[in-house]
Amino acid sequence: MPSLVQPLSAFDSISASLPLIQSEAVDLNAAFGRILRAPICADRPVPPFDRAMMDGIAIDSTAKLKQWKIAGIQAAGEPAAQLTATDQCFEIMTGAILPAGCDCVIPIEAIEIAQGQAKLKCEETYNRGNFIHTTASDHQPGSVLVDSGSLLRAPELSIAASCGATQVQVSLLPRITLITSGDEVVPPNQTPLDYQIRASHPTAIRSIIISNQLGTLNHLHIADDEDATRQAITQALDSSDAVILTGGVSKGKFDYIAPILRELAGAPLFHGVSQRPGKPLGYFFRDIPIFALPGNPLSVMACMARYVVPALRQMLGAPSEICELPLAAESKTLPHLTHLLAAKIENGQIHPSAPNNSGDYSALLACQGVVEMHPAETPLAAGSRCKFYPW
Ligand SMILES: Nc1nc2c(c(=O)[nH]1)N[C@H]1C(S)=C(S)[C@@H](COP(=O)(O)OP(=O)(O)OC[C@H]3O[C@@H](n4cnc5c(N)ncnc54)[C@H](O)[C@@H]3O)O[C@H]1N2
Ligand code: MOO
Repeated sequence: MPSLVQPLSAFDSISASLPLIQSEAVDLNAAFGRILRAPICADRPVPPFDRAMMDGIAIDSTAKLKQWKIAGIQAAGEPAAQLTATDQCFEIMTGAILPAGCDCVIPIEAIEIAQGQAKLKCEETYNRGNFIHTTASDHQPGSVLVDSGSLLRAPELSIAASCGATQVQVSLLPRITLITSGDEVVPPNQTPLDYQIRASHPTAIRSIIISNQLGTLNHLHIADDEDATRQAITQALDSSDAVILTGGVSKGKFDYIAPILRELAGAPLFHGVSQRPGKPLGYFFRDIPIFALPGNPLSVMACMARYVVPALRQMLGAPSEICELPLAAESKTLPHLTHLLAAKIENGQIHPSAPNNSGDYSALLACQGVVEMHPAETPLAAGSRCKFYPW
């Protein structure tokens, strides 16, 4: 393994190599959680007509009257009526278009209606424009309402629906191939022998990918075997938009992954990062990004949060979710390595969860990502601001 690179320059190398994934049109109802790639623009003025904001009466305010004869009803969903005399009014419903000749809505609570007349209660006043949501007062036609790069959730999708955007252009979901490795690893539904363990990485990685809608995941497990490794990687490179491998990247005699990646994809952009956990992390690129994660469970989670999730977000054109928050309590640092600790966010503060070692996955419980602490000789004081990378 060549000399270690700093986490920041490791991510910079990844970032500089990444292609932007193509986009596709999808139905509005299938677009939740996807990343918008063409802006959604107002197809009409917003609001499209002078809209009554209250149930009440619509009047012409210029005559300054206190009583009006009810000329009819202006219901929502009906074309605009026409006021023909200033001493007349229309009963109007919220959402209705303002009748022509009217310039003010008085809410029902401010009037008394009897014998075909609406009368202003004595303490009430009104002004021109009251309770009218004026045409185009929010947006002109053609203005961008939802920017490209937005994550589509309820607010964005409801705006799209209101603009008649029944199809939206979104980033394709990258086809991600996960290759896990190790002769000691058996599927969770199998009873392990004394020297075996159950696989946890596929479940962890699938959860991260699916919960963030970062792609579709195809998983295969390979034995510590050179030919099987070569075959699996060759196949993955031909059929994926990104490849994630776990295990087999340190210095063991059966750690075939890095040499075979080198053979198939050329020299890594880096192999070895000045961090714990996740020191043996490797990154290769052959048309698509290839992440070789160290096999320890905490390394997998830390590298997913710190590198893979931000990289996949970048490929999707999605907004970053990395944030900077204060530490809730004093926290241990490492003198020479960046410390990536699983952590929870509570009340806007980072609560790191210190593991016994990078195989101690119980330390991950309820954590939402990792906090990055730069190398230091002394602990970081409570309140120190650190970057938090969610998974
Ligand atoms: N001589 C050295 N040895 C090691 C070094 C080193 O620098 N010099 N680095 C250590 C560090 S740090 C790490 S991290 C590990 C990473 O090694 P590998 O990427 O080769 O990972 P493996 O040895 O294959 O596995 C590590 C650990 O994780 C378990 N594992 C693997 N796959 C799964 C899975 N799918 N689900 C759950 N657990 C899994 C595996 O059984 C091992 O216990 O290397 C150190 N060694
Ligand atoms: O860096 Mo390893 O990832 O300590 O466990």
